[in-house]
Amino acid sequence: MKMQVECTIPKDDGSLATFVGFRIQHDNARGPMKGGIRYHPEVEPDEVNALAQLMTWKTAVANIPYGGAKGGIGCDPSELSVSELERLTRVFTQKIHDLIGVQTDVPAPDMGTGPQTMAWILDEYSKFHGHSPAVVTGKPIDLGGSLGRDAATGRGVLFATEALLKEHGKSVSGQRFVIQGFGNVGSWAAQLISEKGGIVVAVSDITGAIKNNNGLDIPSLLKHSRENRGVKGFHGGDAIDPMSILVEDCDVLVPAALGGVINRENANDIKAKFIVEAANHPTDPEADEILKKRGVVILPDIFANSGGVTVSYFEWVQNIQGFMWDEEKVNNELRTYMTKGFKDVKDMCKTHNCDLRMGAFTLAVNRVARATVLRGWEA
Ligand SMILES: NC(=O)C1=CN([C@@H]2O[C@H](COP(=O)(O)OP(=O)(O)OC[C@H]3O[C@@H](n4cnc5c(N)ncnc54)[C@H](O)[C@@H]3O)[C@@H](O)[C@H]2O)C=CC1
Ligand SMILES: O=C(O)CCC(=O)C(=O)O
Repeated sequence: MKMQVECTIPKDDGSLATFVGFRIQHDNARGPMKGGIRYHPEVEPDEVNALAQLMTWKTAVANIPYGGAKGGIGCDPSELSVSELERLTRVFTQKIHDLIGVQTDVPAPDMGTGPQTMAWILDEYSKFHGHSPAVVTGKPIDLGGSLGRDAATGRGVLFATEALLKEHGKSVSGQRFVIQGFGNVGSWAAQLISEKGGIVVAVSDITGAIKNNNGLDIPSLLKHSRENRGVKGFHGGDAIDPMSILVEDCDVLVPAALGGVINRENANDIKAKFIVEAANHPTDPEADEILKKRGVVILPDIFANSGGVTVSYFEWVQNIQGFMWDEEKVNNELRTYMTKGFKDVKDMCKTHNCDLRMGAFTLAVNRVARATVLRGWEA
């Protein structure tokens, strides 16, 4: 099911503005559809559709009982006031409320959205269907959100990286990291990686890029970024060209912003030995081939960033149980799921003598296919 809706809202100056929003559902053989809602100027139906498909494979790799969906609104959230964002989110929810639901399709945050967006969706949805905390995940804790969800995608990236490096006889400690994107995923990944002794030598976001060969002081960078709405102007490193961030010298490259950033233009110049795909679809197929030939090991998005949706699942379970887990339990369960996920992907790679991306997709497609056949849906 693909829904495209026009959302017209009054701006703060009294003028009217119309934005186009989407919710695209891909598959529900394994359970309710699940996936984030993105607010970004480049949101368009083909990309949302591709991201919805990725969610189907991601939830299958994570082995959580969901299918895949994705949504978004073509807008620049940095140019809208909080009250304009609230009006836009409420109008969007009014238009899609019959499509989403606790047992049908459960949205969550993605780029440009966060707990406050989920709170508005929950409130608007509940006007039509009664109080329904489990209709969205990534909510504020006071509205039934899970402890640990905010950090979950970044923490999952850490657990995934630890599993990958262990396989290669290494640990996070002492490895040099470059991270593109310093939003929810990138900033949590940077923080947790540096707490484990990883040396984060360069970071970028939409405002700029910053580098320090001795390692950036991540707590200070976080403070600076919060106070200045970006990494630009941070004095604990040198400003570099944001376009060069992906080809900076490092052991592990972590793209944690947009899709398609690793492509044939830069794939030959990438210095990292490992790429951990924290963003969705950061590597295009041509670059994937080039990097494979060059021996660069890529941990694919559908496993590497699955920590977010896994803790979203824990949040949904807690809402349905009406019982709140402590943060230690959430983080321990997440580690268990990520460790098992890595083992399942590696087993598939061994069976089919293939790389990690092919192993992850084979695992996912097999799981979805089995559910489809068992339900009697095969053509
Ligand atoms: N939030 C979540 O739980 C999950 C997010 N993801 C993916 O992770 C990626 C990042 O998402 P979030 O951190 O949630 O978004 P966010 O909106 O919190 O942060 C996005 C970051 O990317 C930066 N950015 C945007 N355009 C950029 C550019 N051209 N160059 C460099 N940096 C740029 C922004 O400045 C910001 O730092 C996306 O691909 C998203 O789909 C994947 C799984 C779960
Ligand atoms: O937490 C979720 O339900 C989905 C997060 C998401 O959109 C993603 O993993 O790309």
